[in-house]
Amino acid sequence: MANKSKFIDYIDEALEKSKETALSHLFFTHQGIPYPITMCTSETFQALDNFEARSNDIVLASYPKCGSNWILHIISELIFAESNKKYEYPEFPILECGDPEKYQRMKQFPSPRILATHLHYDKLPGSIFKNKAKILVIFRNPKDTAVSFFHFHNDVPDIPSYGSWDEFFRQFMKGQVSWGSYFDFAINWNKHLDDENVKFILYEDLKKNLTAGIKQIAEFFGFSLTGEQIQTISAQSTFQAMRAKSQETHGAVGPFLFRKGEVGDWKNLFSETQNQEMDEKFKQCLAGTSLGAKLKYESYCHP
Ligand SMILES: Nc1ncnc2c1ncn2[C@@H]1O[C@H](COP(=O)(O)OS(=O)(=O)O)[C@@H](OP(=O)(O)O)[C@H]1O
Repeated sequence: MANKSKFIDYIDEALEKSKETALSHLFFTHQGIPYPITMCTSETFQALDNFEARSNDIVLASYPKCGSNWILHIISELIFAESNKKYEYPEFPILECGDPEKYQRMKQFPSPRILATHLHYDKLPGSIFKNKAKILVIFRNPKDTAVSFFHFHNDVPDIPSYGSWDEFFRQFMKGQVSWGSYFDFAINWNKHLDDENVKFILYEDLKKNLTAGIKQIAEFFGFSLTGEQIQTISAQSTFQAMRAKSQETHGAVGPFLFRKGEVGDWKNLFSETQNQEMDEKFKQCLAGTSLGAKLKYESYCHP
C-alpha cells in the first residue's frame, strides 16, 4: 500500500495515548458498548450519525482481530490491479475512529472509498443501508479471535496489558473489551447475512484457499480481473508476505498486528474449563443459526 503515512501517524498517535492509559481507564461506553478512549470519542460517534455513505463505498465489517487488515490489503490491491492507481489512505480506515471532522474531509475523497468498521450491525450509520453500499462481513472463530485480541493487548508494549490470559478471557466472555461482545456482534449479524448487498467471508476459508477467497471478494465488489492478476494478489496477501512488509505498512505495531496468522492457536491458551465455557456460550447464542453453521465451529473450535 502506498502512502500509508496518515495511517501510521494515526496508529502512532493512538499508541502514544495508550502509554498514559491504565487498563482500568481504557474504555468509555457508548450506547451500551465499550470502546477504547485512545481511538474513539463520543463527539466522533455523534458526527458519524450524519455520515453520508455512497453506493460504491466498500464496507468491511468485522469484530476486532478477525482479519480486517488482511481484507483491507486485498481490496486495495484489487483497486490497484483494476485502475493502476494505488489506493491512498487519506484517513485511518476504521470508520468510527478519528476526529469528528473526518467525515467532512471524506466527502472530498474519490470513489471507491474503503470503510472498515468494527461497529455492530445496529450501530452502523443508516446511510450505508439507505444508499445500498456493499458490505463484506468477515468472521473468525471466537477462540482464535480471543487469543489474538489478548496477545495484541499483552504483546504491544504501549497498549494496556491484562494481568493474565484468564483475566482477559473473563472480560472477553462478558463483552467487557473494546467494541463489546463477540457474541452480540455475531447475533446481530446473523439476521442479516443474506441481505441484499451483504457477503459473508470466513477467515479460516480464506486461509485454506486464498486465491478462491480473493476471487469471491473481487466478484462481489465487481472487480473484473484475470486469473493471473488474482494469483499475483494472492501471492502478495499471504501472512508471510504481509508480515514481512508490516513495519513499512503499519509502523512499529506491524509485527504485533501480523503476529501468527494461524488457525487453532487457541489450543495453546485455552484451559479445559474455558473450552467448555465458550462451547456453551456458542451453543446458547449461535447453535442452529445460519451464522452458527457458517462459522464451522465443530471444525475450528473443537480439539
Ligand atoms: N495475510 C494474513 N493471513 C492470515 N492471517 C492474517 C493475515 N493478515 C493478518 N492476519 C491476522 O489477523 C489478525 C489481526 O486481525 P485484524 O487485522 O482484524 O486486527 S485489528 O482488529 O484491526 O487490530 C492477526 O491474527 P493473530 O496472528 O492470530 O494475532 C493477524 O495475524
